[in-house]
Amino acid sequence: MKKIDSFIRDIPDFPKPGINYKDITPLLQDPAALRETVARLMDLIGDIKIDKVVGVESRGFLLGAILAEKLNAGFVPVRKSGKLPYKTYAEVYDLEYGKDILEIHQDAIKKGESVLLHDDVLATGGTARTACNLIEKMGGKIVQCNFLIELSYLKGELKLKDYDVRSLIGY
Ligand SMILES: O=P(O)(O)OC[C@H]1O[C@H](OP(=O)(O)OP(=O)(O)O)[C@H](O)[C@@H]1O
Ligand SMILES: Nc1ncnc2[nH]cnc12
Repeated sequence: MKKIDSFIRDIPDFPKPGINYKDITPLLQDPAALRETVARLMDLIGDIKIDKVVGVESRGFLLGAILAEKLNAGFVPVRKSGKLPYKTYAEVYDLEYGKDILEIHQDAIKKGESVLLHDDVLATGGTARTACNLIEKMGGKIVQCNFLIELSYLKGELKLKDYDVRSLIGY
C-alpha cells in the first residue's frame, strides 16, 4: 500500500488565503488506507485503559468514533455552539482560521474517567486546548491527545504541554 501521507491532499488557500488545508477525504475513501490508519492510531494509543474518547466536530468524529469502538470506550462529541441538545459546558476558542465556541454535554464525562482526546489535525492547538479544558472542568483525566496530523510549524504542542501528545503524521 502507498504511504498513509500520500492519501492526504494539500488544498492551498482554503478556507482562507494563506492557509494550506490538509484534506483527509482521499484517505477516508480508500478502504486499505483507512484500515491502516486506524491500526496505526491504535498503536499510538497502546494499552492504556480509556473510558471515553472525545472527538471534536466535525472531523474528529470520523476516526474518533472508530477508535472508541475498538478501545471498548464510549464516544463523546465536543461540538460547535448550539448543536448539542442537552445542558452543556462551553468555552470560546481560536483556531488557525477563525474563532468559535465549543460545547460538551454536562453528563458526558464522569469524575475520574480516563479520556483520550482525538482530532484529525493539530494546528495552532486552540481547539484541542479548549476541548481539554472542558474535559478537565468535568473531572476527566486526559491520558493522551491523539491526532492524525500535526502541523508542527504552528507549534500547537506548546498549548498542550501538560499532556501526552501523539500524532501519526507531522508536517
Ligand atoms: O489547532 P487548531 O488551530 O485549533 O485547528 C485544528 C482544528 O481545525 C479543524 O477543525 P475545523 O474547525 O476546521 O472544523 P471541521 O472539523 O468541522 O472542518 C480540525 O479538524 C481541528 O479541529
Ligand atoms: N491547515 C489545516 N488543514 C486542515 N485542518 C486544519 N485545521 C486547522 N488548520 C488546518
